[in-house]
Amino acid sequence: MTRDQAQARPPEVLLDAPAVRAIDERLARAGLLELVMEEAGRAVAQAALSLTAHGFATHGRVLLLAGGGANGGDALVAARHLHAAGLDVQVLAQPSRHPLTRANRARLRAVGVQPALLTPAALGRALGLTGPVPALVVDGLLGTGFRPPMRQDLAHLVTLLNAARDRHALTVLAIDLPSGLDAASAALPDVTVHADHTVTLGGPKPALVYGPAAHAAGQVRVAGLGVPHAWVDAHAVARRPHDDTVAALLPQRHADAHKGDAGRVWIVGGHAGTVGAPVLAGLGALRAGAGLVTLHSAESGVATLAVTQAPELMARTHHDPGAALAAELRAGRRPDAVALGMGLGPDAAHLARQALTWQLPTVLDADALQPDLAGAGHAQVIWTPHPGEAARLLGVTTPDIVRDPIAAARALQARLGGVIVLKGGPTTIASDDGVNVSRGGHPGMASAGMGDTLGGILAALLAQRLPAPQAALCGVRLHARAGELAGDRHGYGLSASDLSSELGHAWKILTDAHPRNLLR
Ligand SMILES: NC(=O)C1=CN([C@@H]2O[C@H](COP(=O)(O)OP(=O)(O)OC[C@H]3O[C@@H](n4cnc5c(N)ncnc54)[C@H](O)[C@@H]3O)[C@@H](O)[C@H]2O)[C@H](O)CC1
Repeated sequence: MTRDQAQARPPEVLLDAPAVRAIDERLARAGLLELVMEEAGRAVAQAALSLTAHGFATHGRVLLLAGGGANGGDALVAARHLHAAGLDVQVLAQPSRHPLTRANRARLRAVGVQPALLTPAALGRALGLTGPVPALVVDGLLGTGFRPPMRQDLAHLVTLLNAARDRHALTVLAIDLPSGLDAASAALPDVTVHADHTVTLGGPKPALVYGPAAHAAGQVRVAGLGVPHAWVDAHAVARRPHDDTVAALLPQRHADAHKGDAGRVWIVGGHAGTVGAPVLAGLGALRAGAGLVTLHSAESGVATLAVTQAPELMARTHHDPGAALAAELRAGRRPDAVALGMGLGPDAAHLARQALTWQLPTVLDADALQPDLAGAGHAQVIWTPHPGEAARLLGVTTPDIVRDPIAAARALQARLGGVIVLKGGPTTIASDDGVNVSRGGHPGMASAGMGDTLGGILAALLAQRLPAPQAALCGVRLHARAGELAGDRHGYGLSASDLSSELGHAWKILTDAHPRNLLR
């Protein structure tokens, strides 16, 4: 690890149910589990208080729903803190055999709050069917211990809650994750609590960052719980690096920089009808700092378009791109990185196989992403599938990929090696270093050409000597940050060109906000 990396904050981690169980066991062995539940309940109470302070729930009763497990225990602790803060709390609880949950029920009684049994009738009354509605409902029914499908009695309660939320515009705050979500899955089950806010404990669950499950969570805040980072990190299913980590990895350039040192990129792509793809990749590469970008294509329309769109791009048309590029290499004209596949069409598989023998840092995209390339890659290859391409590579369906992008990215990495950039909102990056999930982005980025631009950015960073895992982290975050800036400027619908033109600004914002060594 470099000094710059050492200065960065530890990344946020993503936790699934087995991870939470393993951490709990470690906490229990250390005699800390009870303290951590107290911390969790306090964090939930804090969030509830801040909601009331911000006017979401300005007055009235806070209704807390406690299930039988530790999630319910968190709700009971929260109820005690809210009662201590002077709020009017009402608690409906399921019976529990969990020792800490039972202990916290007793503590709640000891301070004068008597939980009532959670039944459909009690819930209906508490939700305002026959009286005033609560100002805030806290969902502590099910957390990471939930095993789908949901039992019928509980499903009935969740349906009642959702209906009341819709009818009375109730504010719902979920503990750890909305009840009914499977922590590891991006799927949104039919019966799930729909929350406006979620306080997630120890680290976000995959269900809270990937859609459509994440749509049920509302605004998510993370409560750290004071568990040692190393304990949490050891069990994490993925990391979500902060921007200071990314900024510390970005290449730096000195004032005497020369275009020949700034990275030479070849973009190999384009076919009749898709001549724009390599041009967009070229623009991305230029804006991400590549010194010299050359487009290579069998389709002459690529060069024509490049001249009008960006005269800074060099473009060459080859009758046989494979033979022409091999001749370039034999003549000693080696690029620092290659991006191949953007709009390339049927030649892509054969050219990709050839490019992999060059042992150059390489980005493979679109038509170049073929299952029979498994085993032909190397450590400096970045594969950039979207879910449909990932499904083709793994021989599964697109919904299989979308349901669990972390597992999909891992499986792709095991099969193909190098680095996988599984595109989406968010993008999932898998390498030998583990899995990272990107931050940020903008819904307007769901438009044609965004992936081509990303391919160009990644190639530019590889050409500037970033190892593939770091190039992937930086490139994906730069792309997302530029998308955010383009969203600020253009609003809803974004084009890849809008995004490219924000890349320099995105880079500057990331590095200005996180200066890494002022003495350098
Ligand atoms: N390290 C941490 O992050 C901590 C998290 N905490 C909280 O603990 C829960 C997980 O607690 P656990 O007891 O394992 O499970 P749950 O409370 O989520 O659920 C158990 C509860 O649910 C019932 N149940 C399970 N499946 C179903 C089903 N299909 N239908 C109906 N009911 C079901 C089961 O019978 C139990 O009663 C985590 O989310 C955090 O909130 C700790 O507080 C501190 C450390």
